[in-house]
Amino acid sequence: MICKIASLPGDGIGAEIVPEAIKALQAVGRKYGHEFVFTEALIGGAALDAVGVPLPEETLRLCRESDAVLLGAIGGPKWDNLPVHLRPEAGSLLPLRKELGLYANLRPVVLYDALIDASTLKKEVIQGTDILVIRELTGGLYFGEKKREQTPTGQIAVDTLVYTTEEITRIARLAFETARKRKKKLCSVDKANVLESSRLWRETVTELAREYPDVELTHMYVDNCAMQLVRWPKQFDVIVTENTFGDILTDQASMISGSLGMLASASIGGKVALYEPSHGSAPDIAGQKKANPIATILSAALMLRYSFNLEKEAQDIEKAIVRVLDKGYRTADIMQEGGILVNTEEMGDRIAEEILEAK
Ligand SMILES: NC(=O)c1ccc[n+]([C@@H]2O[C@H](COP(=O)([O-])OP(=O)(O)OC[C@H]3O[C@@H](n4cnc5c(N)ncnc54)[C@H](O)[C@@H]3O)[C@@H](O)[C@H]2O)c1
Ligand SMILES: CC(C)[C@H](C(=O)O)[C@@H](O)C(=O)O
Ligand SMILES: [Mg+2]
Repeated sequence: MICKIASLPGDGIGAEIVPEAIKALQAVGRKYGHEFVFTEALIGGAALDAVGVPLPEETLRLCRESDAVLLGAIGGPKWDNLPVHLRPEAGSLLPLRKELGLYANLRPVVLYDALIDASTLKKEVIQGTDILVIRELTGGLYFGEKKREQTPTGQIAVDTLVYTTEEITRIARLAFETARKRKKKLCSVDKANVLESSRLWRETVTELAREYPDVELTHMYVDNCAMQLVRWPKQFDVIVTENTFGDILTDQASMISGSLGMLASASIGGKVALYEPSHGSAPDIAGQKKANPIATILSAALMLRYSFNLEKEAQDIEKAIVRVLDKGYRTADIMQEGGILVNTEEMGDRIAEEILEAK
């Protein structure tokens, strides 16, 4: 099988973690005879510095013409004060998701047994956690009308939270279908006690539930969900929520898995899907080889599963990660007593070796 992959390292630790995911994919390729062809392109601050725009036309074309996209991270303090259309976040990542039609962002929150003591949370609370958060990705506050105006007393800034019935139905259907293949439990998270968009969200999800009588649907307000995630995460199977809530809840939930550096993501819904860790460019550790590449390597496994239908190969990567963690190898963010501290590259090497060695 020949797979064309656009590789977009981006900014900060992006350039350190993407090569490690490529290593894992190459190991899978060698083992099973697949040919993964990587073409690198510029995005984010790196693109802005090199060619003056955060999302070059050439990058977008490459993504559209590829079978899948592997992204590191974008952004950093260097570009924070630029006009919004030039900033890496609003100027590259959001338009890329929108252009590719990636309305669903899947973020698995899984605790590996080996990391139970690496987490700052209580063992008995987090043990066995396996949640899939499905975040709506191309609507809500991120894409609604924005405005800034001068008034006699200061400025006024406006963000608009918009959702249509179609957008909600589309993401909710995916969530019901996904829940059906798991434990058949779906929790829809909103703020329907305050927000009109959330009232439409709740009504629409409730209406759609009639088509899925085998899936147990619950609704939860987002503030309660934030609390329940750390109180008793095992109550959740699939969570579906809007864009901003999903962004915040998943960074929080990542701590159940030990670190933000463990949280993978797949953005799907269009012809070409995008795979990226849930974290950012981590300017505080960039260039120090401290970044945990596992979130990105797990995202590569999701690519094999969702874009190439290579389930066995995806599981090979996931099992290799389990074995490396079981052997005690740790990057600094998941370090614990008795662990063997490794840098980004060494972690990637250990995982690639395990992929090749395992039967
Ligand atoms: N998808 C993306 O590209 C993406 C996602 C989130 C944030 N960002 C951008 O990244 C920049 C930095 O944002 P931030 O600092 O708020 O969030 P961040 O996710 O970059 O970092 C938050 C904290 O987590 C740590 N961390 C993150 N990834 C890690 C990893 N793989 N290994 C070990 N530690 C890790 C960082 O060191 C930091 O202490 C901002 O410009 C932001 O907009 C980009
Ligand atoms: C960088 C930012 C625009 C992005 C988001 O909010 O979607 C990030 O936080 C993420 O979680 O992928
Ligand atoms: Mg985020």
